[in-house]
Amino acid sequence: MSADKLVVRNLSKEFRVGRESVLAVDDVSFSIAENEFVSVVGPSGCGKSTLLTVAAGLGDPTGGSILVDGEVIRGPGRDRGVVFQSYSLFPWLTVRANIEFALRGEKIGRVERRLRALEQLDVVGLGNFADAYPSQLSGGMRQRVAIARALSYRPSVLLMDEPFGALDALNRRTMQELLTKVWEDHRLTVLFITHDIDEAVFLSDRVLVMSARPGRIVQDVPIRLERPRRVEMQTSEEFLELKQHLLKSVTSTDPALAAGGRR
Ligand SMILES: Nc1ncnc2c1ncn2[C@@H]1O[C@H](COP(=O)(O)OP(=O)(O)OP(=O)(O)O)[C@@H](O)[C@H]1O
Repeated sequence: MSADKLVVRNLSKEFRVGRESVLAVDDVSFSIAENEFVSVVGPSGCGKSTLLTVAAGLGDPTGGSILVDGEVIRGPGRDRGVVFQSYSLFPWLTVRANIEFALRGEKIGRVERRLRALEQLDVVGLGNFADAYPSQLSGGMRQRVAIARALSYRPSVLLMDEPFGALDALNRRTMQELLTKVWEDHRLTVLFITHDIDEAVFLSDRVLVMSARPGRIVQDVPIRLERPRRVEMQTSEEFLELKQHLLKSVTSTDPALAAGGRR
């Protein structure tokens, strides 16, 4: 078993809203081994994004800590690439320039920045779109650029928060296939947040289930489907069993869903 790359240790996060306080994440602990792909699923509002935001260094924990390579994180850093649901590309820059811009803090020259941008665009299948502007691309293509940008500074951990949440079903499936291929080729350590249980099973080595708020980890389910993963696997008995198990687990943790109510 390889070493732990990312360790979440007794993490809690409380928000103050006026006089009220909202406990979003409550004493969450887990580890992700190097090169492991771990997804977190759970009912809406259970604290998944909060967890990722703290891991990205964009919010301080109220209690506990997150470590990458044994170092407590204290803010955003280039050891972590982050991809959110919204692509956040600069519309006035070309695809290549968007990535080069992200690399401006690296101690590398212009030529190296350009080469890295082109290399990562190739990885996500957009080698021919380097000079296009974001407005000329589909949602799926923009999200590919966001992934290429996150990979361009060679982070040791990739943090993804519902990255395909805004895409239609077809684009979403294409992106899942692309991501699994990129992961299988490059073996990254990934923390992936999603609502979509099929997506979590298809992509992951492990799926963590969070309870309804305050979010706690209630299950840690290994996904032992063979790799490389193929779309056809989604109809296999093993896949469907895992999906059923996770669905049940998420539903039972959410009082509104368990009661058959709509949110
Ligand atoms: N900045 C904030 N200020 C106050 N409350 C917040 C803030 N961010 C999140 N919350 C609250 O913390 C809880 C967890 O939110 P979070 O966005 O992490 O959940 P989530 O599981 O990602 O939800 P979803 O699946 O719907 O995206 C929610 O009750 C939310 O309203």
